[in-house]
Amino acid sequence: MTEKLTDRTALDPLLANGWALADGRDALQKTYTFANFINAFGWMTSAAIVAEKMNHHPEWSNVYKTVNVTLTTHDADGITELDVKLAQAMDRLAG
Ligand SMILES: C[C@H](O)[C@H](O)[C@H]1CNC2=NC(N)=NC(=O)C2=N1
Repeated sequence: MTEKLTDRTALDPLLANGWALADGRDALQKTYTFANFINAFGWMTSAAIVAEKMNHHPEWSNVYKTVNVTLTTHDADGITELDVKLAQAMDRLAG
């Protein structure tokens, strides 16, 4: 089973790129804003394919052109390398 991240410096590049630590739980959060709804949903579709391939799924909500994302590993009850990897992939897809 993937273990909770011990070397938290691995989060630094993400924290410098719009991610933040959630309040009250060990999770990463980011709000993405796209040009319009279709771009937001298209990004969600691409990210969903990556998540499914990783078998690691986001907690996310979409309102019009905004997507709020929370990443944590439920099996580990905290942030693991899977969350870092998915966050990096999401940022790559967002351009
Ligand atoms: C059975 C299935 O493999 C597990 O529930 C996977 C699915 N996707 C997951 N996604 C996330 N974010 N955390 C998990 O612990 C997790 N576990």
